[in-house]
Amino acid sequence: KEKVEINREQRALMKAIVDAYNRHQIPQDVAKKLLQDQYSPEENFLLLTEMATSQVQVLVEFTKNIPGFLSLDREDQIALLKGSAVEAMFLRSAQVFSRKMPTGHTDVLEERVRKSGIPDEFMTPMFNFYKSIGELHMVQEEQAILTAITILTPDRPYVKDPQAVERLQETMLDVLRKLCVLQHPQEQQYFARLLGRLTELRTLSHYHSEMLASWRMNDHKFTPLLCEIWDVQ
Ligand SMILES: O=C1N(Cc2ccc(-c3nnn[nH]3)cc2)c2ccc(Br)cc2C12CCN(S(=O)(=O)c1cccs1)CC2
Repeated sequence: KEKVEINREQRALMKAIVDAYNRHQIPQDVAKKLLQDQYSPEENFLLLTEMATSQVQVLVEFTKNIPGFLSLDREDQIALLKGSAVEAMFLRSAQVFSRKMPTGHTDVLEERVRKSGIPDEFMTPMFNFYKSIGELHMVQEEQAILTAITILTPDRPYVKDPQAVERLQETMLDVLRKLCVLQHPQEQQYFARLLGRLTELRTLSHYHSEMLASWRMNDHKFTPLLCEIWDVQ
């Protein structure tokens, strides 16, 4: 069995990513609002929109702190952010959601999401995803690096230099692979299972664009930032 060890450079890379991941969080007042009293579906939707807007802001800050990201071509930086925004938001939402929240909080939040005008045929895969993320019991390093890997996906639309993105992503994948072996020595295929979640994320992202189309129909309002990053209106 090869001796797996994370070298000094990889440890520094991991620390930078985890610090960025933890430093940028949704302001708790936004998430707390969801826990307050009963709202109508429209009010719930507005709260989720407010939270999604805040999540995008957090995502942009996190991304800027991924080592190497800012040395990519400027237009490719935008293409990566736009191409991964939904997936990164769902991944982070699932990670936050599956974290130990004070008793009852998750159920209340789950209830709010269920009563927010999201059609059931999208709600099911969404909740299956967050349950499947929860079952993985990822440590925070794995969560942060997996999010960085999602953002550094070379085959997003309009990326001009995918090789440059691939080089960065490969560095992350190597660290994540070692981390999985060290953190989950019993589970041979843990790393493969993590990457399998990224495939599930792409499916969710397709559902999301269909939802957007239906929401636009019954004129749900989004914030300028979400319109910009989700290409709506
Ligand atoms: O809102 C969600 N939630 C609840 C949620 C998310 C994050 C935090 C949080 N707290 N602190 N940091 N993050 C709390 C509750 C959640 C949970 C699991 C999955 Br999978 C996904 C979601 C969405 C993501 C956004 N969509 S959305 O379709 O893009 C949409 C936008 C506008 C209106 S609907 C809805 C589902």
